Amino acid sequence: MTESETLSLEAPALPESPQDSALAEFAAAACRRLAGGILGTTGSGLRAVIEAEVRALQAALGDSAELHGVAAKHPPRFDRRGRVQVLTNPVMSHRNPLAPPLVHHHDGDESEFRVTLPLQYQGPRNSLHGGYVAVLLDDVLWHAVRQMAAGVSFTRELTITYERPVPLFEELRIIGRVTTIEGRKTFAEGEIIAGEAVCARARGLWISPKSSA
Ligand SMILES: CCCCCCCCCC(=O)SCCNC(=O)CCNC(=O)[C@H](O)C(C)(C)COP(=O)(O)OP(=O)(O)OC[C@H]1O[C@@H](n2cnc3c(N)ncnc32)[C@H](O)[C@@H]1OP(=O)(O)O
Repeated sequence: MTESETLSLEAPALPESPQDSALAEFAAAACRRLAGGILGTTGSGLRAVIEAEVRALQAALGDSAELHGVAAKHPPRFDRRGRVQVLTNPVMSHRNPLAPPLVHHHDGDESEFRVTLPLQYQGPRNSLHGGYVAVLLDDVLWHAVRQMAAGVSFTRELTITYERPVPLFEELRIIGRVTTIEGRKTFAEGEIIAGEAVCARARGLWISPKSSA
């Protein structure tokens, strides 16, 4: 995958400094903490969470020294016309508060995310929402496909089997691998593992449009 394939094409045309990029990721991290705190605290605890994040953001805005030495993990790229392009992906982007902080790596034909998910991803009590189970598996399988197949492919079919609840608050391994490539079609499968337990499985088909194959 090249980063430009996951960049927004609608990004703002204004220039952006490395400090702006670091500030954006700092603000995204504050938004994530706020989301968890707003859901997980009440009363004076809630007020304390909000106050702490507002103070941190004000400090970072007022004095870039607060961010001194902090490099953005996903700084924007610039297209040939000099326009800023921002990585927007709601699973991978450090700048998107919807995306949880995860570690991603490829090994051979496998792609893997490691992540611990907080309260804002909850469906059943203490468990991951089933729709987000599918989101994570879709994305990790897409990355496996991107490594192995020519061109950029899009999810055509995705089947999820929910074997047991996916826990929040503990590290998950989310794994995708390619099983078969037939021309423009790539079949892949994967799973979400907590501890030693497979909680959900996925299999699906990714197709590269004729123009990109
Ligand atoms: C820049 C990208 C950044 C991505 C970031 C990560 C994203 C994570 C992954 C995603 O979520 S992608 C977003 C969700 N997916 C989409 O929005 C895709 C919407 N669907 C499409 O755009 C088109 O359906 C698609 C490009 C996938 C395929 O269109 P085509 O017109 O090229 O497919 P076509 O109908 O010609 O089928 C191609 C071949 O597959 C076969 N086929 C289709 N469905 C099948 C099926 N279910 N099983 C087996 N074969 C199948 C079909 O018969 C045909 O076989 P032949 O080549 O032999 O004629």
